[in-house]
Amino acid sequence: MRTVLVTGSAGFIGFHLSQLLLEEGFRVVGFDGMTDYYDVRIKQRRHQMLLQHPHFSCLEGMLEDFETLHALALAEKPDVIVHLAAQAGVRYSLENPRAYIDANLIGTFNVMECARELGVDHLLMASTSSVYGANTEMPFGEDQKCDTPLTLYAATKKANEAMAHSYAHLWNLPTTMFRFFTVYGPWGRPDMALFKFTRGILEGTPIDIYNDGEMYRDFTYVADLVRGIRLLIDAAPVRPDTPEDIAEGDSLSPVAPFRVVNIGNGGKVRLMDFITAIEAECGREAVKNFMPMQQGDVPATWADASLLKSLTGYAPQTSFREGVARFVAWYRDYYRV
Ligand SMILES: O=C(O)[C@H]1O[C@H](OP(=O)(O)OP(=O)(O)OC[C@H]2O[C@@H](n3ccc(=O)[nH]c3=O)[C@H](O)[C@@H]2O)[C@H](O)[C@@H](O)[C@@H]1O
Repeated sequence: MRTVLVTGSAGFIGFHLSQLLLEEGFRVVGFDGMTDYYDVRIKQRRHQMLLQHPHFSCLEGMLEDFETLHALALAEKPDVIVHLAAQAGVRYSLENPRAYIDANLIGTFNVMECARELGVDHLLMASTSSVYGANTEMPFGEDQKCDTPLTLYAATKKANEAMAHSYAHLWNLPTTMFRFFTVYGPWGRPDMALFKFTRGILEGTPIDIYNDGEMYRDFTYVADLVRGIRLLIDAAPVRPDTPEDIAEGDSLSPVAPFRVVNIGNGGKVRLMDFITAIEAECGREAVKNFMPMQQGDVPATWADASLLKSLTGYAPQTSFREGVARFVAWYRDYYRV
């Protein structure tokens, strides 16, 4: 039985990924800091659900605490590490930048050190569509220059990509970095738009709509996303012998077993259409508070998801209306409203 260490296992994506891996016969070792960036109870509930599975175990700890993480890694000897724990959130990085340095830079370095020492088969780590920053050419392809991050959050994730490339090169550590595009779905993050909008609409309180709603996102349904991650586990990059070995459209490094892969739905949705879908599911109209563009926010994201397709044969397929319906059903059930 193969063992996967999932950091951020009590987080939104880590929880869904752990569930899928357990269903597919992996042993999963979770690691999570249970930080109070958002309601910790939802994180505890996610871990409780995972703990019902006999092949799941977990440890609470901060990524910055190398000794704890290292001891767990040495004891469990994972074959694969999927590093999802992070300080996430675009706008919060203006309020509390240090949290991003601690978790995303120091924390990711600690994970890389464990992966190097264990010589894992594959290290997979989360990056973000935010690294495309001020780029305007759409859809965003992995080969685009990403030198214009608009927030420290995006900058730490871009730094993670560079750090990981160096380790992949130096230690021949097969590494895949995913760039996620606004992931949403049941058990989602309370700081994100879908959660905030659903709560506001059901409670009848105003929802803040940034840039007067002139926003576009490549909303990606969480079950599709974790399916993509699952398939990428088996697609570990191999250092090419010559640059000619790199297939057209592949982001594989010429000097390391390293690539970045967008995981997005491959389309852009108007924020106002997304809100209309939530209103339809809730059966109520939102009280809308139109606001200006927020500092550090980007007006649009849209993934070129063709590399994911060519590496795995898989393309995300859930429409935003379907995904929103599943989220609202979960929300009503979870909060009994
Ligand atoms: O995919 C990504 O790169 C990023 O996706 C999300 O960031 P964001 O796209 O801002 O996701 P939401 O907070 O769900 O916002 C979606 C859209 O709704 C807007 N929004 C959000 C919140 C709100 O109260 N009002 C509002 O209009 C945002 O400006 C954005 O256009 C996550 O928060 C990041 O952690 C992740 O890295």
